[in-house]
Amino acid sequence: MSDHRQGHVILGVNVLVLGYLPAAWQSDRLRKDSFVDPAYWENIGAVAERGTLDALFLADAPLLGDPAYDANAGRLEPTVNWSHVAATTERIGLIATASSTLNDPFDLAQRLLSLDHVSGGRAGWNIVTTRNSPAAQNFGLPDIPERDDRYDRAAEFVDVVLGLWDSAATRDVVRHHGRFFDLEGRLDVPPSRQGRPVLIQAGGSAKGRALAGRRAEGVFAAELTKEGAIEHYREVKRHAADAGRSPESVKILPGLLTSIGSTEEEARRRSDDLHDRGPAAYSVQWLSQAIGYDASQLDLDEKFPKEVLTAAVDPRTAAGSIGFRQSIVAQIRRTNPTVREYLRQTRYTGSGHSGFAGTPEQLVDHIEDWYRSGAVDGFNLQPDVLVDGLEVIADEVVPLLRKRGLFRHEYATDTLRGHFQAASN
Ligand SMILES: Cc1cc2nc3c(=O)[nH]c(=O)nc-3n(C[C@H](O)[C@H](O)[C@H](O)COP(=O)(O)O)c2cc1C
Repeated sequence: MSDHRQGHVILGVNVLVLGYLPAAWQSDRLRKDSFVDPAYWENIGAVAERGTLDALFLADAPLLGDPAYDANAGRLEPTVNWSHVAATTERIGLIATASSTLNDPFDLAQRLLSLDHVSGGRAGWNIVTTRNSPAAQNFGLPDIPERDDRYDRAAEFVDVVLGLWDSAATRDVVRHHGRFFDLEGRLDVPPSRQGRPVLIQAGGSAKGRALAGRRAEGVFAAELTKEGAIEHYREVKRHAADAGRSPESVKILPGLLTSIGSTEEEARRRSDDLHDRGPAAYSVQWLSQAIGYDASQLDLDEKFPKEVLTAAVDPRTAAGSIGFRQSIVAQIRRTNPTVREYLRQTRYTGSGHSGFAGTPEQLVDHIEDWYRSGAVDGFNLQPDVLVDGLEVIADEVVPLLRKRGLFRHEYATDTLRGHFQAASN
């Protein structure tokens, strides 16, 4: 893709509660209950809106996270959390993650369309199938179902939810007798200002990408390298075209961990300080759960063993996320580091999600490069510490993007779907 891309990038923020890095809670601007404090969330909404950002994302894997690799073990349920922020904001999109494996389609259709009403048409649903066994056990399942079954269920789940949302307008009875769901009924919530919530998909395996192309309007991707991002971008857009949709109707938004400073050295110091104040084994534990292999057994001063990188991944049974694993293995193959070097470099380049440590100007260069290369339609930014990292994005990064004609100066739309459609074409 070239410099001739019109329009502007899409900027979401994956809030991850207090920040992407585990030591975020130690910020002197936070209290120990900030993550459940409505005033904290009101401030996040206000800062995001000040920066005319597109949307706030909130992850959710319905379980108490493992602090060994989950930077935010506890959180509020996303639709409830966003209902409060909807009342104190006017334009920012509010995207709630909800699992198609651990929910019921009627309940979720009702809850998400209700959020769309109370937010005035700014709701989105980040569709995940959930990979965590403990989350499954919270719902009485012995284990998380195999990936293929999860995605078959997700595909049917999304179709039932869309059918229920359509029934809100047509008043027709939804009659669905499928492999996973059997129902006859109509939704009790009318269409919202934007009709229905925006659909986002997260999960980078082949089935995840196919679901995204068929139904999603946004993809929360995990891509460490620009080459991997371009390939993901093209594959999802191809699936959209195969489904008779415009490739422009689905926007690809990889996550990007951001540590920003007034100089690159200051940014790296900030990142090092946060990593050093986090759990010592965090990077190894995160890597292990992302690639489905216990990296703590590896010799830190040796290269990654071939069998770790070439292990055949059976999409039906592979633990973790194939999307994250592919992205990490591609990065390791590209730089061929020792385990220690990989863990060190990923402080600044990200592990699973790509990362950035530098100045606002350098971040805008990075955003423009990936955007103009046809690797992204925007990013889901993930500040290392949200409460101050988001302010730098709103007050220093956004003005630079505007100067380059890469971002809106003010909101021209007031629904989430409107924001997405007003962006790049
Ligand atoms: C960028 C990204 C974000 C994700 N966020 C969540 C989440 O918030 N909650 C969750 O249960 N799963 C989340 N997942 C994992 C999904 O549940 C995914 O369906 C599952 O891990 C299978 O992923 P795969 O298609 O990459 O193999 C995420 C995955 C990716 C790639």
